[in-house]
Amino acid sequence: MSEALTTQQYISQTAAEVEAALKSVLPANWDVPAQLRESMGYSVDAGGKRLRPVLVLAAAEAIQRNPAAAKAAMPVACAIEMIHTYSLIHDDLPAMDDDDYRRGKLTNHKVFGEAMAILAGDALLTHAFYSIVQSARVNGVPAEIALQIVEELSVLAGASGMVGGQAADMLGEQGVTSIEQLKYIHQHKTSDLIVFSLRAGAWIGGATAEQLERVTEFGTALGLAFQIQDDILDLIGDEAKLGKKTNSDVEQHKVTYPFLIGLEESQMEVERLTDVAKQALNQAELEAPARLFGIADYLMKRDH
Ligand SMILES: CC(C)=CCC/C(C)=C/COP(=O)(O)OP(=O)(O)O
Ligand SMILES: C=C(C)CCOP(=O)(O)OP(=O)(O)O
Repeated sequence: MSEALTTQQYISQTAAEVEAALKSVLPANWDVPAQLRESMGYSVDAGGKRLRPVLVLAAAEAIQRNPAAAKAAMPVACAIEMIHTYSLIHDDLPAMDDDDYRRGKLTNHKVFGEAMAILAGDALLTHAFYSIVQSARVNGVPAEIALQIVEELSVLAGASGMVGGQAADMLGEQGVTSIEQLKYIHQHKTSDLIVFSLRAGAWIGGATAEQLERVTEFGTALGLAFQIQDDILDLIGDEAKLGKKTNSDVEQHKVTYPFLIGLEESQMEVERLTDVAKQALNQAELEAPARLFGIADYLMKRDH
């Protein structure tokens, strides 16, 4: 991909490639109950920044040890977008955040009902693992690496990863949460999928153990900054740009970084964590890290 593209152009172009790939991963004529297929497609096709799949592909390209890495990584990029989309569908349910809008559209359960929204999430989660297997069967990812990626996704998206973070978030709504507890929630509910995306891309790209370590540190700090920025945007963001309602954290009595340390301190924390992330990325000594540095800066300044 041309280096002349700005970060924003790179993200839009890569997101469009991911969207095209998702169309074949989730075929329109799939022989499954029509309502279920429609409900899955409704949320997957609704857009979003496609940050996680873009990170898979950018990390795969940054290593520069496997020229076919980005193509080989596409099914994994689709998998993480399916996992992320399932998590948003379930997060919006009345039993969780009870939100009406997501990605600029009515939430899944508002259109298809709660039962179909739960099942669409379940099906996307399950299909993500199928897609990773296809990266080995069809796209040439070595089986040992696909196995490693399945293992990491099981951990980082599961009880000790994203689901655990979401559970702690739900429980935290009921009591005062310290900054340490909040960090735990953010790291698991948000950073873990970001860490997964970067590590999966790096594995396929042929990263060394040392590079994988540093990339993990990059993702951990970047993910925490990303979630704090999400909390900031919930307070001061524009609903039209965000495609979801603002002030929902306050309405749900959620303990957030702005709630605990104030808005300005939170903004400074996003900048500090972005610096920490970039230092780790520097230490990774990747062959072509420019895209990842660009994405880190872009995310720090994002307004949606
Ligand atoms: C297992 C599940 C359901 C995981 C959900 C994980 C997650 C990151 C939800 C969105 O967080 P948020 O509520 O802070 O973000 P938003 O403002 O987009 O709703
Ligand atoms: C982890 C968080 C903050 C939930 C929203 O994630 P994104 O902001 O990446 O949502 P989309 O762009 O994919 O809709």
